[in-house]
Amino acid sequence: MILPTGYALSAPITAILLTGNVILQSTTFIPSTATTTFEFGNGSSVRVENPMRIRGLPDLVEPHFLGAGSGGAVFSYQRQSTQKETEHPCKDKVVVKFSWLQSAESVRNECKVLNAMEQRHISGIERCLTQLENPEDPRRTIIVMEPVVNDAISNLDELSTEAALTATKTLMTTLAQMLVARIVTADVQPLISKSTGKLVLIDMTEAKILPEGKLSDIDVALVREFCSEVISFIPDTFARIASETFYEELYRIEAESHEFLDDYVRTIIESLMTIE
Ligand SMILES: Nc1ncnc2c1ncn2[C@@H]1O[C@H](COP(=O)(O)OP(=O)(O)OP(=O)(O)O)[C@@H](O)[C@H]1O
Repeated sequence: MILPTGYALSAPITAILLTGNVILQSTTFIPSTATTTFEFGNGSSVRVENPMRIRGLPDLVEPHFLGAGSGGAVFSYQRQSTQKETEHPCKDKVVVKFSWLQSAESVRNECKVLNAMEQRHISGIERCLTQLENPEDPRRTIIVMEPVVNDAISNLDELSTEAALTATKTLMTTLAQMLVARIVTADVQPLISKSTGKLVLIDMTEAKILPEGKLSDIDVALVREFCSEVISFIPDTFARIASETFYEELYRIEAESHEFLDDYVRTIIESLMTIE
């Protein structure tokens, strides 16, 4: 077991135990006004400051460990200067992803793609507020995003019918918007609030903005993988509503922006969304 170091002695011990990148056990208490170093099973460490000061943002306080993967370690922080909204406490929170050394480029890519998606007004995704060098090692990066999804699950089958419907519609709307914007990812990870069905697609580390013009065979394969992954999250009972939502959004975008779905992509999506 690897324990974080750098605690005030009186602070309760927080332990994070990782085997490879799989979290086996974690607690998230981090003392106030302290720097806590988390050591991970892949040999990387992350220094978590409380408060964390980033130019252009209010002080970030109350870090909580959310999870870790191949991209890095992810924490939520509270924005200090805003008043806490008790009804929507997540609105005041941000997500801070500390990359590993070997994943720095993909985490920079995540912020770049999220910025491009924000410019295209794509919904159902995170917003990247800033990207900075990690003071521990400037070759590593830190990105700050929002929103934090509370009581999150990744499977629509675990939701109430109403919440699953909301999540389905968001997912298909986002799919249409991303495809027209020629942005795809092979690693689709929805986080869905169990209570509301509010869905956010996280982890754009592997996302790609496809070049204009004819798609290469590799990109066609990537589009196919992206579309099938998204559709695999939809419960069978929602297949029709999913298809209707997708085409409604597609026609809306095409009518308003005069940007059109690539013909290959159209064929792929049609073949995947055929409803008997
Ligand atoms: N916005 C968020 N709200 C709540 N939890 C989040 C959020 N973003 C990430 N997490 C948690 O942190 C974990 C790691 O995040 P993410 O998948 O983005 O990291 P990664 O290292 O790039 O992962 P991967 O190995 O899949 O590439 C997620 O599985 C999730 O549990």
